[in-house]
Amino acid sequence: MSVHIGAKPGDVAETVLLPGDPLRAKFIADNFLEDVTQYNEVRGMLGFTGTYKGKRVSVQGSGMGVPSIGIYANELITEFGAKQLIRIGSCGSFQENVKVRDLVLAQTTSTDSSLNKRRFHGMDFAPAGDFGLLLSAYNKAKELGIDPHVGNVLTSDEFYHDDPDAWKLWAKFNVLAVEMETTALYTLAAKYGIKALTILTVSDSLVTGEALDAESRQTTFTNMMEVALSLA
Ligand SMILES: O=P(O)(O)O[C@H]1O[C@H](CO)[C@@H](O)[C@H]1O
Ligand SMILES: O=c1cc[nH]c(=O)[nH]1
Repeated sequence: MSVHIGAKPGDVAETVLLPGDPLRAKFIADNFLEDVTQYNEVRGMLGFTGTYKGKRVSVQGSGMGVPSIGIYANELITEFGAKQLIRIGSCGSFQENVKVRDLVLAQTTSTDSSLNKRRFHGMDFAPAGDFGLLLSAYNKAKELGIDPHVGNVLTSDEFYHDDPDAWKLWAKFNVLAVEMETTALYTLAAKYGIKALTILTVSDSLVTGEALDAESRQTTFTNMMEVALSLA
């Protein structure tokens, strides 16, 4: 058991899906996995391992924001031998053509988080998703009849900004959407030499003001779940 994950060695699969919401993890375990065991409930951050089409896969809530996913990614990699971390999250669209419920594959990230500025002594690191996972996710989405958006997403430290127009600068530079974890995930994947990809479903549009309710964010992003599970 690590500090935040109450599992034994071998309880966690090499491929781990990481939704921010632990109840989205439970939804996936209940609806997509077979032979499921729950290996974690420390801090209510539920973690499950089961099989999907015969392949072993885990689903672990990551919590919200860079510090939280940093804790789970570090422990999954260094204490439980995770080799592929696939974040499955919600996001807010910055672009008119990126609509609510669309799929976004995060090729790379921008950020307003200061963590990497500190880590790289004021210099810029460019966090990128694994190309093989990105290509497989893209092809799987196409097979399901989905046309995913692929590009740059913003990892932000803030959900509620003081300046309601702050997002427009990123939008002007073709950043597709905002979420709160991927910069940390891709940076840790690079540090430890493992593979990572973030797949997002648009839950909000900063362009139109649309927003899905909490229940929809928890249980209805099944296309994203299916694409992510196909990567196991
Ligand atoms: O739906 P999840 O995976 O939590 O992702 C997004 O939703 C949360 C904010 O509501 C942040 O964690 C953000 O990144
Ligand atoms: O607007 C949004 C929606 C989901 N996640 C975010 O971080 N922002």
